[in-house]
Amino acid sequence: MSVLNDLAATIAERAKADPESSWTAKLLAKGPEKCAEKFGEEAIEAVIEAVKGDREKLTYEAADVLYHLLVMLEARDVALDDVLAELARRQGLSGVAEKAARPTS
Ligand SMILES: N=c1c2ncn([C@@H]3O[C@H](COP(=O)(O)OP(=O)(O)OP(=O)(O)O)[C@@H](O)[C@H]3O)c2ncn1[C@@H]1O[C@H](COP(=O)(O)O)[C@@H](O)[C@H]1O
Repeated sequence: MSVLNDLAATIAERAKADPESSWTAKLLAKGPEKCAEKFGEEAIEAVIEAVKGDREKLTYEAADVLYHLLVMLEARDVALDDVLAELARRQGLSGVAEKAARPTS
């Protein structure tokens, strides 16, 4: 299992835990909108470090982004394995074919 799979499993466990017992449980208890907002904040922090070019801080912020992405997916009951399967599917496609296969909104 990868670090990401392990982390997703821990986050899924925290979804059933007492909100007072962990940061993840507390964030999930606030609902999917709050989880999405937090992910957006962390993504912006990573963007800022990418623009500045600070590799050490970008690495730290990227870890925050991945953690908060997994929390947001958990909040909307989307499995990491489904996201990874979508990425794997795209490996066999050109960029143009991938764009054509996107779900319509
Ligand atoms: N990877 C992480 C991780 N990355 C970031 N964070 C937390 O995310 C929070 C985000 O930081 P902020 O400064 O934005 O948060 P804040 O200012 O405290 O919050 P706000 O009130 O401003 O929203 C911090 O409290 C971090 O501790 C994480 N918390 C947990 N994990 C992983 O999740 C596992 C379970 O953690 P618990 O839920 O704490 O048991 C841990 O073992 C880790 O592997």
